Amino acid sequence: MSMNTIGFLGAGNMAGAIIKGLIASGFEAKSIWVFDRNQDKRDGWAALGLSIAKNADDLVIHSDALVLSVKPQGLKETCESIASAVADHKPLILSVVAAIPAQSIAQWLSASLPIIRVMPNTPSLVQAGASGLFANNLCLPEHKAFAETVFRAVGRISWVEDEQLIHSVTAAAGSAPAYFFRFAEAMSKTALEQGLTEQQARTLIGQTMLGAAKMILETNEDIGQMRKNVCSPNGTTERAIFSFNDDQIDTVVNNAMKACFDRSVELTDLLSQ
Ligand SMILES: NC(=O)C1=CN([C@@H]2O[C@H](COP(=O)(O)OP(=O)(O)OC[C@H]3O[C@@H](n4cnc5c(N)ncnc54)[C@H](O)[C@@H]3O)[C@@H](O)[C@H]2O)C=CC1
Ligand SMILES: O=C(O)[C@@H]1CCC=N1
Repeated sequence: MSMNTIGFLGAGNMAGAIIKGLIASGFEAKSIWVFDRNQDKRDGWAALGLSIAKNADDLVIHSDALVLSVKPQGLKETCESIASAVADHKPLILSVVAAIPAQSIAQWLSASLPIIRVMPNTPSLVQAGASGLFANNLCLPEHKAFAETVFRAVGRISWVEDEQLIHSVTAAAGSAPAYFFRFAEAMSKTALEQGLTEQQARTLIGQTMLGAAKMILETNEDIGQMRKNVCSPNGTTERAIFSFNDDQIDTVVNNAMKACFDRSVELTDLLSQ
């Protein structure tokens, strides 16, 4: 099995982040194929040197691995439209689509195929993505190795053995950049009120998030201990943390992650038939 080309069916925000991350990490643009039904998007990708398929079937024919990257609501129709090209060409199927089980994809493609579900996130754009992966039982080690090559090129990966855990990956990583952007938006607003300029706030807050993230990933220190190390007794940080605790930060975060998880389960129930 040789894996030389990768195709993206639907090249919007998420596929775009992966594609740009892959190019930045040295993947040859011409080996990346895309088909998006939006002409402007196709033109934009062509300008970056990617190979543009004439239509979805043409994409399948040119792809050793095919990434399904349309919205969950459109996946059934999309899969059914490419079923015969997939049956003929048999690309490795990688799906980044939230909530849709591998079994539904196989059924809509009318085929028993190796399918890898991936829940990536948009920091893949800057090669700092986090992707959870699940392989169905038809995947061989070389299929998993190929998926690892792609998603390691744009960040860190973690395999899950139980497909249900993709819901948890969605709550902890796929959707999670938005939580941190939301937190940064709130911090920036206050920093401006406290006299910093927008650019100063962006630099200081962004770098602080990056620094805290690097400490989590690159040291073995307990996260709670790292938080305590910032808090001088009766100092400034302690007051901020007391304020978060008084405002029930654990409940706020728990509610948000549960809402995310529950919506993922709900979408599965609504869309997987
Ligand atoms: N945006 C994110 O942060 C993440 C998104 N995902 C998943 O990625 C998938 C795509 O999401 P986004 O990129 O955010 O959406 P998007 O709307 O930005 O991109 C979807 C693209 O698919 C194209 N498209 C739709 N139907 C098509 C068809 N039949 N043939 C060709 N192109 C078609 C659209 O024109 C659009 O450009 C979703 O299933 C989502 O659950 C997963 C993880 C993170
Ligand atoms: O919001 C969504 O449904 C998609 C899936 C994970 C991130 N974005």
